[in-house]
This record gives sequence, C-alpha cells and structure tokens, in this order.
Amino acid sequence: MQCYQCLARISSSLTMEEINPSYILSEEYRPKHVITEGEGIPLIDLTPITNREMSAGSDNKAVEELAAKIGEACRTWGFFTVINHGVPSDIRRRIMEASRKFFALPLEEKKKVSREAHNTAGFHNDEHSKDFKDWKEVYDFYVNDGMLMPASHEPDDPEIVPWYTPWPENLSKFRETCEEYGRACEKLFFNLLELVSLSLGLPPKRLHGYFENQASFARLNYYAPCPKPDLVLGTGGHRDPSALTVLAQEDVEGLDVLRKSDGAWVRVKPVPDSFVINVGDVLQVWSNDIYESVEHRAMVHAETERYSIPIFFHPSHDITMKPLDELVDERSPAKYPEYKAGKWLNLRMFNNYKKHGFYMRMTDYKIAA
Ligand SMILES: O=C(O)CCC(=O)C(=O)O
Ligand SMILES: [Fe+2]
Repeated sequence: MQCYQCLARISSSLTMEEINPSYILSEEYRPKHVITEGEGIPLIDLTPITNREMSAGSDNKAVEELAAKIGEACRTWGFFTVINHGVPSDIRRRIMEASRKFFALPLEEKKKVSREAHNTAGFHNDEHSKDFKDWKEVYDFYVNDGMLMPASHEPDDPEIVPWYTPWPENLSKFRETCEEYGRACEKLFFNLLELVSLSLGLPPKRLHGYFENQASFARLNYYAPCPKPDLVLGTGGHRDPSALTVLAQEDVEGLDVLRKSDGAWVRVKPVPDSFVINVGDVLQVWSNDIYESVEHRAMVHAETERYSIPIFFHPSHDITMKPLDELVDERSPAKYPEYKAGKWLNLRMFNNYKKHGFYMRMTDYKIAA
C-alpha cells in the first residue's frame, strides 16, 4: 500500500533539514506554556437539533436548552466541541483521505493549482500570522464555487468578480469529495446558526438570509513534522474572519485556544468524530461583542504530521456587517461601523500573506467609546 504520509513528507515544501529563518518566531509567540489539563472547552451534544430533523415532532424545550448552552460557550470561550452533529463519518473520513493524497503529490503538481493574486483558493505555503511564516501547506476551496466577491478591499471600488477554485486534475474524486463535504458541513452550520440566533434572543432563522450567496471557504491544512517544533507554529495566533468556523481534526492534537478568563493557552483535546466550533469576526460584530472572535493557533510536532480541515462560514459579499439592530440601544450603542462583508474578507485574505508589521483584528475597527 502507498504511504501518503511518507510521500507528503518527501514532496513537502517544509523540509526536515533546515528551517528558513522566516518561520522562527520571536520569543513571545513561541508555543510554550500550554495548559493541557484542567478546564477545557465545552463539549456539547447536538442531538436535540439533529434528531429534530430526523423525526417529525420537534422538541422546542430541548432545542432552547441547547441554545442556552451554545450561548454560554460562545460567551465564555468563543470555542466549543460538538458531537452528534449529523455530519456522516464516512464523508469526513473520505475528505481526510483526499487531503492526504493531495499533499502527497509532488510539489510541482501542487503548485499547478496555486492561489493567484486575485483569487484566494488553491494551494499555498506562504501564509504569515503575526509576521512569521506558518509551518504548513494549505489548499483552500470555496463551498459555493464561483461566488461573487469584490475585486479589491478598497471601499470605493465597485468591481465584483466571481472567485473560482483551481481543482487538481489528476486526483480522482477529489473535487466531488470536497464538494460533498462542504454540503454536509453546511447543514451543521445552519443548525448552529439557528442555535446562535436563539441564544441571542432572536428568531431562529434571523441570520440565514445573510448566507444566500455565501463566501465560505474550506481549508485543508497539512502540518509536516518539524525539527524545531518549539520555535515555530503551524498556524500562528489569529482570529478567524468568519461568522462561525467548523473544524475537523483527527486524534493528533495541536489546536490551542486563548482562554478568555485568564489569557492562558489551553490545548483542545481531540474527541473522536467531533467538530470544534468557534466564533469569528462577523459574529463578534453582529452580536456587538456579546460573543468574541477568540485567538487560537496550531502547534506542530517533531515526528508526527497533522491534518486539520476548518470551514470558514462567511456571509454573502454584499451584506452590510454591523451590530444587529435588535442588540443595539441607547445603553449598548453599536460598537462597530458598517462594513461590507466581502470587503472585510478580501482585506483579511490578502493581508495574511505579507509581512507588514501589524496584525489585523476586528477589535481595532471599533468605534471609539
Ligand atoms: O489546525 C488547526 O487546528 C487550526 C487551524 C486554524 O485555526 C485555521 O486554519 O484558521
Ligand atoms: Fe483559525
């Protein structure tokens, strides 16, 4: 049998022999001091909402209780793990396999589907978090391929263009598997969105319309083994630009979350067949800071590779991102100015690939109090 892991190691742009200095983090960002025991992110069973879909009758009380748990998790952690989420384990297994096969391709093959200057999907290995290069290779694809996006982040530029995923030609079933996975996770996402809406005291479908032409994208992350795992990060500390992110990881741990209560880094324990969910920038704005997009990062290992797959659920490009009217009043005025969702995504997507001396956060766009 072919060992995709071995091929990925050989063909990766991340070599075991030397570490390019651009990967080496300054002292303050190095992945030390992680709390692996003690209180972890909440584990939430979604049975009341996934069962509701399967059975004719709906149990509103159970769904409301579930929404309250989600609300508490969003408020205190901005992160939680879900089980009984309704995404078939078979499609999840198949996309992990597809990811292994993709990263095992020779580097020249992967580069044939490289991301381009005006289209962010495809293969890349040059993302920077906080000005340091991430020790990872990535392949991004759009959940709603060919969706419209602003051509630039400039507020006065009206040009709108379709964004397409460059699909590898010689990987059997790769595209079909990615698309099927996107659709399966979309169902989970809309259930979560409903629970989030309820948790904010809003009608269950209050936010659904914002995703009609969603600009969501999925990311296959490959973290090769690294000779100096203490000096680099696979994905440096960052906040996601999405409304919500749905992340699949396997049993190789690596995701760290900054705990809001005390600022400690806490390692997320992998739970078999679960998804890790987190609040992103868009939900931070909609909720007017009731929920916050929390900093997280992924570390790498000396011997073991790690694969993860987040999907960043992002609204349609043309919706105006602003605190929801229902959550704003004289006592809690809007904390953010209006911003087009597509312009925000465009700004974030293109800024992550440069070393530019600052770290973009939604919080920096707040209206001065
Ligand atoms: O690999 C992980 O566990 C986290 C990845 C992540 O946060 C991201 O790709 O935005
Ligand atoms: Fe992330």
